[in-house]
Parts: sequence; structure tokens; C-alpha cells
Amino acid sequence: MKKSAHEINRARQQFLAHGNMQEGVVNETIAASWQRSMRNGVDASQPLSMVTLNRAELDIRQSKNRLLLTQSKAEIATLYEQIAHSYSVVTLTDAEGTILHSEGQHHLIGLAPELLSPGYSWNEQQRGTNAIGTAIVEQKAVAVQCAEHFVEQLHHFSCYAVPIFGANRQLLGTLNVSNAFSIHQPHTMALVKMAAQLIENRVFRACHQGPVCLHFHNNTDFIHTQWEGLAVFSRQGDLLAINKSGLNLLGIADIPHNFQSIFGQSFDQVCARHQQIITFDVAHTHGDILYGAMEINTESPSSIKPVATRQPVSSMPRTLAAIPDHDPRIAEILRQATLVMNRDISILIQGETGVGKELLASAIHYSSDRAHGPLIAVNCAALPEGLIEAELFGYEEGAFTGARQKGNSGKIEQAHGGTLFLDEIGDMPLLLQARLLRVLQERSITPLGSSKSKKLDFAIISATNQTLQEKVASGAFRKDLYYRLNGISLTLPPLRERKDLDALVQNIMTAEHAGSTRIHAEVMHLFRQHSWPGNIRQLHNVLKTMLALAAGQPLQRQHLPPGFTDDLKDNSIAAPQLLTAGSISDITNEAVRLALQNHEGNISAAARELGMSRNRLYRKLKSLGMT
Ligand SMILES: Nc1ncnc2c1ncn2[C@@H]1O[C@H](COP(=O)(O)OP(=O)(O)OP(=O)(O)O)[C@@H](O)[C@H]1O
Repeated sequence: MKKSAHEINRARQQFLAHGNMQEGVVNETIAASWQRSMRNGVDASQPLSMVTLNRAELDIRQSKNRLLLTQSKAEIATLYEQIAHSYSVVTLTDAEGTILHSEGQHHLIGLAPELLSPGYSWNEQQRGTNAIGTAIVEQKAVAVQCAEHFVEQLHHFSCYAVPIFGANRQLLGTLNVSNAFSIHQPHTMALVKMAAQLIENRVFRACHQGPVCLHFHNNTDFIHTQWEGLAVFSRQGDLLAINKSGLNLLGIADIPHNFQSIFGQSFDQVCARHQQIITFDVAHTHGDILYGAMEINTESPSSIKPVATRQPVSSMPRTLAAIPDHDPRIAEILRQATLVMNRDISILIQGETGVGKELLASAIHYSSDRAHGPLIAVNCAALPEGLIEAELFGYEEGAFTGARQKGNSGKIEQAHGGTLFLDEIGDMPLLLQARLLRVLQERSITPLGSSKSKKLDFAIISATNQTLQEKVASGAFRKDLYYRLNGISLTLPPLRERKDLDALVQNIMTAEHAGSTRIHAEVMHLFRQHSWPGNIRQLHNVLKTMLALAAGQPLQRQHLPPGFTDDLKDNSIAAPQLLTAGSISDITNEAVRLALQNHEGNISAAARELGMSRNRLYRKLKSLGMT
């Protein structure tokens, strides 16, 4: 049975004072870690050192762990949304316990923000028992709750860390959730484990993009989930790689190197049935039947899936004119974009994650004179470093041996006559920045292995959610390339600062074919109070979840994802009324009424909550006959 924080603290005090471990209070993992912490001379009563890596050191670490970072991004965002509340932070560390990325409002959990920010190390040797450091030592999932932490300063926090292993089963890092709850939350650990498993699978697929991949499990429902086994084969049926779950499912450590000897069936015949679920009666699983689905990559071996970024959902705004411009900052961005788009000026779009940078880039392209040409999107963060050069610049026949023998036009060449969109440009490796600069200056390209250059004509738009100027200052991004890309910089505001939430909600509801679904006024009120760390993407996800949970009924507070309201300052809401997503003016009227009610008629406070000026609110009240 789980012991109380008080009992654990007493056992810890006794251990610190006399070195003896009270039986049955903490589990073996924590007990062993306390012993190590003591041996390592960690001072349990002193606050932790605040020393973290400087910007340049962190840049180096992040670029060393680019694959892990890029393959984790989406899962971290989803995990954060699943547990979204102000008292949690999600962190991703490298194999030494140094934070590479964190998601959450660090300052709110009552710990110095530095301690959960990129650059801080949670190595057990220095910090004593903690989920990240201890998970790295133990190479397994570890939960450390309150007084189980060796250092007293951490006694108000609970942390859940799960190691992430690479394609060759080497430790890559950890995924961790820290929160300010003293009660053990088994579901938090389950969510972290699921996310870590998904990251491992993504890393595996990014490293092994062989032509044939078998997805398998002993339960058909688990195929294409994070628990599936993955085995990658060459076109001849030679095993190129297998993931950890695959090994476990097969039940043998020493895997044969050929499809037929593993699965007992002809590779070609199974490939021919790749649209069906195939049953395998495998010898070593002791009667356990395995089921598999073959994925055959019919594209040329060189086409790498992660290059292309997501295409905007078709019903989302496709042109600048279709983007709502009720927010003055957005209206100004749209005006500037319209003025520069056909003038050979490089556009750099900046803004936090999920603010709509990609959507804006695509709207610029489809509004420009090049709308009939291609829009080629390259996610600079989603490619293994060694492949970027070939993917961007292309290569001539004979430049490589093996799978890449035939030659391939690069993404830049494919953008000829259209627009090249370089997403996450801040992640472009330094070495390739010089080459890209040359291409942009000369508007011509020389593929790898070729001596002939080709003249090209394309518009360039890049986007980043990093502060490029800081990267320039730390030497991680070339100044000359920065100036070249930054003909004009358009910075999209975060959602919490936008004044057009109603219009955005309406847009998303329409895109989700739910334009006539009614939204409770209370929900809109809660939306206005939310800080939206994931911006419009998060708003979109929340609305999608609510639409699913409401199953055709009006969207109400109980349909909000769990944890959503924890972020809000004031949950006391007035009597609910129903509104239609389509009627922005109705929503605004209702919001005005609620805001005034919440602030007992105080115009300034109500205007602040509504994100409008006092004058505008006065005008609004006048038009409503409320003054
Ligand atoms: N004007 C808009 N109206 C409705 N939905 C929008 C709008 N802008 C963005 N979105 C929604 O927000 C999501 C995120 O947008 P987008 O991918 O363009 O953001 P981003 O800033 O490029 O994010 P990241 O930096 O993480 O790549 C989109 O999938 C879309 O659903």
C-alpha cells in the first residue's frame, strides 16, 4: 500500500540521520537511489544549484539530439494537452538527463522556472533521487513522489519519467511529467508511457525507412497502435531492423535475418497480400498467433516522408482573403503580406507553435501570382541531418550507390515556378545554411554529384517558432542567411493576445462541418479566460474533442477535455445560455453581458477580460442599448 508523505519523510529522515532503511515504506528503486544519492554526497537540505547550460551549449545539445527532438514534438504537445493544467510541466531530456525541451508554464508550479527549462540537468549524481535521473540509472519508468525525492526542496512535487530508447535500443533520453500534486496519479504515468512508446516508434521509422515494413501483434486490435511490433525488410525480404515490441512479441533474442525464417512464409506471397491482415503461426511464440499488416513503400526509395509538412485541412482558409481579419494585428499582417507577395521579397513568418504560420504561408502562395505553381513545403526539423542536403538540393544519377543510385530532383528544384516553404528554418544545420544562402542569392542550384547548375525561379517563405535573432547572436544561425530570409518579418500573435476568438471559433466549427452546432455561452467565456499555450492548434483540438463528446448536442462545459478548466482564474460563471457558433455578434453580446456581470459593472475590468478597449466596450454597450 502507498505510504503517506509524512511516513515517507520520516523514513527518509531516519535514513539521512542513521543510514538505515525502514522496511516497506519506499519501493526498491527509491531505496537504491537514496543509497546512491548518499554515496554521491548529494546534500539533501540544500536548494538545488541553478546553473544551466548557456544558449550556445544548449544549441549544440539540441542539435546532437535533433532526431529525438523532432520525433517527440507532436507527442509532447498531445501529452501536454491530455494533462493540460497549470501545475504540470512536460520535459524531454537527453540520455544524460539534460532538458532539451519543456512544455508548460514552469513558473506556476512553484519551482524556479530554470529547473524545468531547457539546459537544466537532472542527472541523479548531482540532484539525488528524481524521476528523470533515476529512470536513466535504472533504464525503466520511475515515479518519484514528494518526500521520495532526495532533496527536500522537491518535496511538493511528483514526477513521472519514462526512458526513450533508439532504433538500436540505445538510451536516447527520457520523457517526464512533473506536477505539484502530492497524490500518486497512475493515469499520468500511463499517459507518459504511451507517449514515450509513440516517440520510440517514430524514431524507429525515421531511422529505418526501408521499402517494406511489417506491423504486427498477437492481437489484431493492436496493429497500428504504439504497442505494435515493427519489422523493416529490404525488397528481397532481408530483415533490416526490428523494434523492441517486435522482439518481445517474437519472444527470441536472436532473430534470424530473413522474413521466411522468422515468419515461416514466403516474403513475395505475403507482400502480394499486403492489403489484408495476415496470420502467422510463429514457432518461438509457443502457440501464440501473430497477425500482421504489410506496408509497402511504392515511392522511390529516396522519397522521404517526413519532408512534406502537413497540408492544411481543405476547408481551412486557403487564401489571404479567407483568413479572418477581425484582430488588428492580423489585419495588418494580411495587408503587408498582400503588398509584398508578388515582389520577390523573402517572407519570414514568426510566432509561437500553433499560431497558424503554415496556414499563412500557404494562403500567401495561393493568393499570389504563383498560385498555379507548386507549393513545396520542407520541414527542416523533420529530416535526419545527413539527408537534408540530398533532399533539398537533389542529386545526379551515380552520386550515390545502392538505393539512391538513380538521381533525384531536390525540393528546391521542385519549387520552380512556385513557392518554397521552409518550415522550422531555425533547425537548419549550420553547415547547410551556407549552401542555402548561395542558392537563394543566385537562384540556381547544382545537384550533388553534378557540375552543371540549373536556373530556378521561386518565391521563398520561411517560418520558425524560435527567436532567430537569439540563434544569430549565439552563432547557431548565419547572420547573412537571416537577413536574406527576412525581407519582411510577419509575427503572428499568440491566441491569448488575439481579439478575434469568436471568428476563429466560427471558422474552425465551419471547417469541422459543425457551423450550426450551438456553443454554450459559458464555454465561450471559459475560452476567453484560457491561456492557450498550444494556440489555434490547441483550440482546434479542444473543439474537435468537444464535438466528439457532445455527439451532436450543443457544446457545454462538461464536454471540455479533462483538466481544461484547471488553468482558469475564475470558474464562477453566470447562468448558462445557448448560442450559435455562426452568430458572432450574439456571442459577443453574451460575452459582454457575462463580463459585466463578473466584474459587477466595472467597465475597465470587463473590457480587459474581453480583450477590447474601454471605448469599444462603451460603443458596444450603446449599440446594445445597455447604457
Ligand atoms: N486562421 C485560422 N483559422 C482557423 N484555424 C486555423 C487558423 N490558423 C491556424 N489554424 C489551425 O491551427 C492549426 C495550426 O496551424 P499551423 O500548422 O499553420 O501553425 P504553425 O504556427 O505552423 O504551427 P507549428 O509552429 O507548430 O508548425 C492548423 O491545423 C489549423 O487547424
